[in-house]
Amino acid sequence: MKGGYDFDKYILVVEDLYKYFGGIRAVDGVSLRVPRRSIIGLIGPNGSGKTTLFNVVAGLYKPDKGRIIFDGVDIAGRKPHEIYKLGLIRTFQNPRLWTSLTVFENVLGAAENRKGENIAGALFQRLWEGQERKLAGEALDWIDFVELSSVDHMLPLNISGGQMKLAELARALMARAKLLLLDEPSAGVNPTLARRIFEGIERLRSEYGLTFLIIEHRLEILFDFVDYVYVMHRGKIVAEGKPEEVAENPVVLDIYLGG
Ligand SMILES: Nc1ncnc2c1ncn2[C@@H]1O[C@H](COP(=O)(O)OP(=O)(O)OP(=O)(O)O)[C@@H](O)[C@H]1O
Repeated sequence: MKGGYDFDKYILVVEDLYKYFGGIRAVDGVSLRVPRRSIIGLIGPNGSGKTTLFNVVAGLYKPDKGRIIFDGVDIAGRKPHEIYKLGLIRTFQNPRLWTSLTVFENVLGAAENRKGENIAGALFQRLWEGQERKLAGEALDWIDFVELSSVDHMLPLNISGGQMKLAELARALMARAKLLLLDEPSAGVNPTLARRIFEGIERLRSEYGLTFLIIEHRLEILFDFVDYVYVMHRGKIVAEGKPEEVAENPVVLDIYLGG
């Protein structure tokens, strides 16, 4: 135990975190804990600070104040690629893929960011040799996991928005994510595919021991899959609990319905 927290139990501990933009208190003293192998929801109305919190945790913004302990390491203020290599990976509302590479190449390329892998330069020339062959097999396995095998040869522009999200997820898996911060995984996706995405998340937790912190506006889907929910409003955590508790919390109902 360090600083009173059990880091065997919690993969992420955020403590008293602040991020202001001039007078806007985007993140205003947030504390939360993410247990290993859990699926945690982060909800709140538009502009409540959820994306900013993700950006600070993933290193895209430096916090003004506060601690962010990932896997026992204080990562507050570290560079995004360092945090990524440690296994804390965020996805975006609009997936960020290399547009000139196929789905397969996008997923394979994520191995380059892994600690200890040295495939730069040789990536595509020596693909079918030794280590590269192993990595290619691994990439195909993750593509199969997210059910994109039929489009693995296609460019991102020629697949659907939902498939792009799945490709981005496969990239994170290829990069050996331990904790995934998912920003609206079901936005713009039909309800059937949205549920399939969440079922995939559930399998990644149960079969691979991964942990998820998920921003999602579609609460009717999110609440079926999460263990625990944090609610943000005006930069602060204003409620937390099991989904059924949060759904009945008067503070939450007031924020969503009463404005
Ligand atoms: N780079 C920035 N510069 C200035 N203000 C910002 C910046 N990023 C976010 N904000 C402001 O911080 C506040 C929180 O925004 P944020 O995007 O984090 O909310 P959110 O909960 O993710 O909203 P949404 O659900 O709509 O994505 C908003 O008032 C927003 O305008």
